[in-house]
Amino acid sequence: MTARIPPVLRPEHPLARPLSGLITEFGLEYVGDIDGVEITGVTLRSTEVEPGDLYVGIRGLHSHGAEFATLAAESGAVAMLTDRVGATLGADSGLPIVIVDSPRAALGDVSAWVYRTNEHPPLMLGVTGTNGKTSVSYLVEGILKQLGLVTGLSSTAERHIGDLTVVSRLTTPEASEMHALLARMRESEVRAVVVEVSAQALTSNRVDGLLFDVVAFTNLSHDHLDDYATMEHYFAAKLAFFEPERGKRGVVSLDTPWGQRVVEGSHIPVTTISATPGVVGEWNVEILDEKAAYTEFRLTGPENRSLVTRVPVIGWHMAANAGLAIVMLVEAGFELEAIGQAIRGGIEAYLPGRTELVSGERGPSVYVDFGHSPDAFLNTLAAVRKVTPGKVIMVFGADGDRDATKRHEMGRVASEGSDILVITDHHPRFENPESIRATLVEGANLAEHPAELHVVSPPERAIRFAVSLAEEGDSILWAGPGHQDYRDIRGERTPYSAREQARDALREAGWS
Ligand SMILES: CC(=O)N[C@H]1[C@@H](OP(=O)(O)OP(=O)(O)OC[C@H]2O[C@@H](n3ccc(=O)[nH]c3=O)[C@H](O)[C@@H]2O)O[C@H](CO)[C@@H](O)[C@@H]1O[C@H](C)C(=O)N[C@@H](C)C(=O)N[C@H](CCC(=O)O)C(=O)O
Ligand SMILES: Nc1ncnc2c1ncn2[C@@H]1O[C@H](COP(=O)(O)OP(=O)(O)OP(=O)(O)O)[C@@H](O)[C@H]1O
Repeated sequence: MTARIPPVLRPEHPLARPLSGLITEFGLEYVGDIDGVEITGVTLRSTEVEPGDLYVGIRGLHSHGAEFATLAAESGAVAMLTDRVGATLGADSGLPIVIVDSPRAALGDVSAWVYRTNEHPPLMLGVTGTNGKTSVSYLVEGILKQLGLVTGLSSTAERHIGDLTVVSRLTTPEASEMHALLARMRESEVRAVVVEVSAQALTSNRVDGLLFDVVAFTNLSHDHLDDYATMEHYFAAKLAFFEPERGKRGVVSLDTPWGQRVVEGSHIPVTTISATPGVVGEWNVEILDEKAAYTEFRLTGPENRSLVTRVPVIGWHMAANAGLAIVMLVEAGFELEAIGQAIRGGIEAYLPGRTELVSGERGPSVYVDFGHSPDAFLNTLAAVRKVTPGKVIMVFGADGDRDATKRHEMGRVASEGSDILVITDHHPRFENPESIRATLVEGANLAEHPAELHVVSPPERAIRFAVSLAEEGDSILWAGPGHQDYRDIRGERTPYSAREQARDALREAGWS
């Protein structure tokens, strides 16, 4: 069985706009008959064309979208926007063709025009960084709800429109899908939208046509070096968020040294926040209490204004994320006192698969986490250790066909921070799972104080093995799968839930 590809949310009552208006607005070149052509949507996937769509033919890594122009026309596309090569490729489709130098670069502005998303936009808040984007986004959404607003969210895990939830495909959707989502949010009277913005999104124009009221940077650490040649290139991709055409003001965490580099390179006004002892920001987070059910902290800002609240997840890094979320809202114009009042009993947010406790009251604590970088492991292991009286057991595997250079360090950090380490598989994709495991073992062997090491495959056996070693008072951290509902094995998305596997393993071991 193959897992279903999640749908793209579009407006339910799209308004038609004349193609001639688009051409005049942007001064575009075209061939074919545009008389009377009306557009109601935009897509760059021929398989998802809806009648009335402007089909955008983009040159990709594998194909040129314009090759599918005839297919798009058969599905109801009324015109194509593409480059010169695409115009030749799609000439036989019968569609009028609008020609631009870079369809990807035009996609955001064109989609904003078609969906009218630049007219009276909601409050827009965006988060970038290596780790913590999803967590900060959910926390901002949670606080906004506690302040009484109707909210929208676009994250790696889910897209939310008020109470409507759909599973996400990419972390940040392509620009056409982003603007369609915003148009649908407007129909539901969403007042504030939080968007998780990946480096890839900034590099490939996915947030074009949007102007964020507040943009935020969480941290930067080793990841995605398959997409970016060096950490400097990866950093440059993130820094591009701090430009006046992307955001009005920024909030920067100083918890990694890259934060100071963002402050220095930013072309918009920024404020800073730190949760790291010894590093002082304009805003500072001080941990007051760490329990299995929550982390309590004080946030102090300029003129010693402060608030105390709780975030319902373990770890200093989650308090850092929550502090960042609050400061984003202060920068967006909310009074700190009003926020403090709304969250005085704690921030109400459910973070799917982010150090999520899936065990019950009896037996070992089992956390399922989405961490897949050395820095994420370091922080989650420290958080689990703080609330574990007994042994810390870690289960993890690494992504196939994704940045292989981080695998040794993942193995080393995992072995250093746990008492028992069970190396297993994650998404092998087209790689040999055995050789991924072997690299992780090499990394684990580099630890100065190595954990007891086991290699168990597949992951459903690994979690059962980990549970068999665990007793009351121990914790198991299963890092990698988080909220995901599939495993990618040779390109096939097989339905798979780590959270369910972990619960089943506990039940089978008698820990109901
Ligand atoms: C490297 C990358 O970003 N690739 C994206 C890119 O794919 P591509 O260049 O290979 O496209 P292609 O297959 O050559 O097709 C070219 C065009 O023809 C279209 N086409 C193609 C075939 C067809 O039958 N019909 C059709 O219309 C495609 O929709 C596309 O518009 O354009 C596709 C269409 O939008 C994206 O789905 C695809 O994202 C892939 C799936 C991906 O994995 N991206 C990752 C790297 C990514 O973006 N990740 C980030 C960060 C995650 C994190 O933080 O961990 C994210 O934001 O998700
Ligand atoms: N502020 C932080 N600093 C370091 N690690 C963090 C932080 N926040 C979360 N993490 C770790 O990173 C993992 C991923 O968190 P989250 O999903 O919020 O980040 P993300 O940036 O959205 O990740 P991705 O880019 O993979 O979608 C968490 O499960 C946790 O292990």
